Amino acid sequence: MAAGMNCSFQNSLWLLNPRQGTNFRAAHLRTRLRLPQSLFFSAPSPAADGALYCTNSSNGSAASDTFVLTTPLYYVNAPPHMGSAYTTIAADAIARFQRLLGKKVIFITGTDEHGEKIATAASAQGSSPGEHCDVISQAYKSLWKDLEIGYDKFIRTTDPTHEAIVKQFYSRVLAKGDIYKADYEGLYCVNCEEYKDEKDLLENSCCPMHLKPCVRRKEDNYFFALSKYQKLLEETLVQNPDLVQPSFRLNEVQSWIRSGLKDFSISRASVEWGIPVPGDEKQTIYVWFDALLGYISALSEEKERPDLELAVSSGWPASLHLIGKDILRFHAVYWPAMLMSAGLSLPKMVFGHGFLTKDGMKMGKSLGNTLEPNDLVQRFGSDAVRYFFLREVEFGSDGDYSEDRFINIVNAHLANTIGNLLNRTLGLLRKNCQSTLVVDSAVAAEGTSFRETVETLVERARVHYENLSLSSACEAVLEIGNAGNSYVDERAPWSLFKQGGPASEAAAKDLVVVLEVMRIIAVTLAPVAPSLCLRIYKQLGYSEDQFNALTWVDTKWGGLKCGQVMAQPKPVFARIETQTEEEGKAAVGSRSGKKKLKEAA
Ligand SMILES: Nc1ncnc2c1ncn2[C@@H]1O[C@H](COP(=O)(O)OP(=O)(O)OP(=O)(O)O)[C@@H](O)[C@H]1O
Ligand SMILES: [Zn+2]
Repeated sequence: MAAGMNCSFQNSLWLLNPRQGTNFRAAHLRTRLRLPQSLFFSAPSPAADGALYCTNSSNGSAASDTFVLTTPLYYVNAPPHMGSAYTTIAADAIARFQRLLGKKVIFITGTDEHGEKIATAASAQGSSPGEHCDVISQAYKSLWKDLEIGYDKFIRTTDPTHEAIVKQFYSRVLAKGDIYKADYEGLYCVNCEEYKDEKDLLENSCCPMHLKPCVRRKEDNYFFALSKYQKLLEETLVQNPDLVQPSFRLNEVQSWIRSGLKDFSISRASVEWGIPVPGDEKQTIYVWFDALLGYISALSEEKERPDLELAVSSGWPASLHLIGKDILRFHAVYWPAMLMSAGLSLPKMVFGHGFLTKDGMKMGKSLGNTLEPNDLVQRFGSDAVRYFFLREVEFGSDGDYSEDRFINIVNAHLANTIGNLLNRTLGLLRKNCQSTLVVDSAVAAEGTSFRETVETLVERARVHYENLSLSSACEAVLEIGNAGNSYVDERAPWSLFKQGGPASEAAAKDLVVVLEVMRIIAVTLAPVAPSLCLRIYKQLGYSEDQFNALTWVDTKWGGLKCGQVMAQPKPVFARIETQTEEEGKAAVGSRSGKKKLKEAA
């Protein structure tokens, strides 16, 4: 891992429970010396007080070559929108990058299907909650397919395996003495499925996120003793700042914790659509307590009996929970405390990204101000959608969508800088060299500093991917394309070919240099725009199997060899034509019509 990175998945923390009078020195020692965990750890008994809490694979079996990442389990109150797609696209890019690094990746996504809001949404549609969940969770799966999301596990919280694991987890926390029954009265936002503090609400007790009034509720509920974990959580975050990223979100979480943690209610007496509380069938488990456990139950193997320990041993702890900042409190406060209570390892990182906004407000299902991803994919193709959102919105910050900007970025970067460069180079190669490389790419770049320029940019892209700076990673790849364009413009091989003799030989070499650049772009951009990169790779004379077998090692200069035959040049990414351009063409008797983009197959 490169020096200067601001977050690392390899850091680990071994935190000895301070209530037992031990300290944190072991944590530092192990982290700094990278000692094997066996020297420091003995598996905690789940119910024993004073257990050892850690953010590494203690009672999980996630080896360092396994990377487990999750998206939120999306709430099926309505079909997916561009916000849900955004997190999932980012997760997919990270998963693809980790696979390129040679990691065994378990990429988990799914749907959160219990709770009051779902029952209400179903009855509004005139269907049963079960039918409603089937339809909506299928809509997620189908959008993920269109967006080329290569998840490994799709968990639905209505799966019987999940239900069994939630009950086992609940029983563990109960056995630990962390669940008790009490009366509760407070203001509840049904859209957040959360009791709110009055001080956090707007006028008329409106939820600031959903702009709807909260309702006063009084219930006899089961509570989780969150307050008991306040000190331990505070210390854990100090010891392991990677647990919550970006760092400004860590500050936010630390300030919530410092302001005092209250026990929270983990059951609902009034909600039927949920998992019954073990030992009290009149209540159901609070939807958040249930949903978070989906990250563990997703690890269960299909044919195995549902068992918390077995699931945990199949990959827990997660390397990365990718979420929007709206659900940070659940992931960075409630979830770690729940895991501590059950004696399970903490995830290594929770990354809370920003919002896609519309007129400054979070785009969301409850507000209904969403952008339709199916429409974008149909009109512009999955590569354009994936690339635009990852390139345009700095990962961690908010970003507003504009169609003009979308078209400008995608045309400039994918169609011009990358697509045109490939197309015109292949055209020249076809005309002058029968589409065959005349020299190894390693030889072609000898005597220039071009190779180093590209290698520096590749390394920059790698570091940015590792740091989850996805926009900067895209930028580094684009810089490689810019370098290729400058190279070809300076060398002007088309005019060298005209001169013949040694000039023509030099021009043939130049084409190899540029095509090697294209090959490297096809590897480095593959996490973000997989189909486009496959098309580039095929144009370079490789097969789909060869593309699928790529690793980050293939970013090394020198892959293209003398004698390799390129395919017929075909545009890999067609420009999106705007209304104005189309009208212009129509005026001169050419094609007319609406905006159009067809990716060349
Ligand atoms: N506008 C958005 N920008 C970025 N990510 C979003 C956005 N909306 C939803 N998400 C992603 O979906 C997660 C929330 O999932 P959920 O199913 O609750 O969707 P939602 O549209 O936010 O719902 P609601 O509007 O009912 O609160 C967020 O944490 C984030 O990962
Ligand atoms: Zn709300």
